[in-house]
Parts: sequence; structure tokens; C-alpha cells
Amino acid sequence: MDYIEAMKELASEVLDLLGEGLWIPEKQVFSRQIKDVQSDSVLRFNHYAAVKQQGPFSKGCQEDRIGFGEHSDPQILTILRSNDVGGLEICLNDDGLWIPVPPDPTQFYLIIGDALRVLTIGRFVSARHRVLANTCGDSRMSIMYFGAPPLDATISPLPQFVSSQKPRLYRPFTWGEYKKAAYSSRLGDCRLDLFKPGI
Ligand SMILES: O=C(O)CCC(=O)C(=O)O
Ligand SMILES: [Fe+2]
Repeated sequence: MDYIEAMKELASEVLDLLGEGLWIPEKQVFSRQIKDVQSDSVLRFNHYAAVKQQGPFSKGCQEDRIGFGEHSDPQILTILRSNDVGGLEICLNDDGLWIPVPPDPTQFYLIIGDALRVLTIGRFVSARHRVLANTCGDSRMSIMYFGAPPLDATISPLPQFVSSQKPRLYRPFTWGEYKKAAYSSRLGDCRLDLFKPGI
């Protein structure tokens, strides 16, 4: 419980700084969503067991396995902590270039979620990421805090970001609707596409 409260505080501070960086007059516009008592934020523990070598002809360490398939996190902001076992990778561009993220148990890692991407019309982008488990080394463990709005909160770009050059890309939807879409689609699907106008 203390950990969740501490993560909520940390996420709120980071979101306030992001709001400030975007010159948003009401700088708590993002953090108040996750501070709301009805916030749908969750904590998840992940454990990726090291994959055992398959036999005399296996390729050993080269034989990487997907531990968590590629996806973007649907919420506003994720705070990740892990042990010192690697495996996390982020996709830097549309060409599918995967970059390993070095593990550091003394650090928190931040991942922008789809909801923040929509609220800021892409000024912050929800990076796709995945986890590989491989045949050498120990098990990776991570604790994920997903900061989310209340289920009935509307996810729609802040008016000051909308312009003729930057029109809204999706119809307004509630976090509850988006969460339902996320859980009823495949992990790697781009769920935001479901909310494009006319679909
Ligand atoms: O375990 C990790 O390092 C990342 C897991 C993840 O991306 C997730 O739980 O959404
Ligand atoms: Fe994730």
C-alpha cells in the first residue's frame, strides 16, 4: 500500500512537470486524474523465468524468447522498477528498431501511456516496448505502477493543443471504453485506431 501511494506521488510530480513543460496553465490537469479517489491505477508484478537450454543442438543465448509481447501501455503513465536482469526493449521508430534498456534496480523507469498521448495530441508518445527472456542468466522481475484516470473520465485532447495543423485524431472516449477495447483486443494491436472518426 505504501509503495502504491509513493508511486502515485511520484507519478503526480512527474505529470505536473510535464504539464509545466507544456505551458499548461492548470498544471495539475494530468495528475488530478490519478490522484482522484476513483482512479483506476493498478500495480502489477511480472516474473520472467529464464528459459532453459533446449538440448545439445540449441543455440543457447542467441535463442531469445518473447517474455512479454510488444505493446504500448494504455494508461497515462507507467513507473517501472526491476531487478538487475535485462530483457526490456523499446521500439524507437516505425522501422521496428528495438533498443535494449539496461536494467538498474536503483532507478525508476517512466513509460508514457496511450491516454497521455491522446491528451497531448502526440506531444508525448506512448513507446512500444516488449520483454525478451533468454536462455542464459537469471529471471527478470519487475513491478509496474500504471497510473490511470477514473473509468468515467473522458480522454480527449486538451483544447489548447487542438489546431487546424494539429486536429484531434480520435473521437472522445472514456477511460472505461478504452480499457475495455484494450482488454478485448490482442496485446500488440494499436487500439487507438478503433477510436478514429468513422470507425
Ligand atoms: O517487465 C517489464 O520490464 C515490462 C512489462 C510491461 O511492459 C508491462 O507490464 O506492461
Ligand atoms: Fe508495458
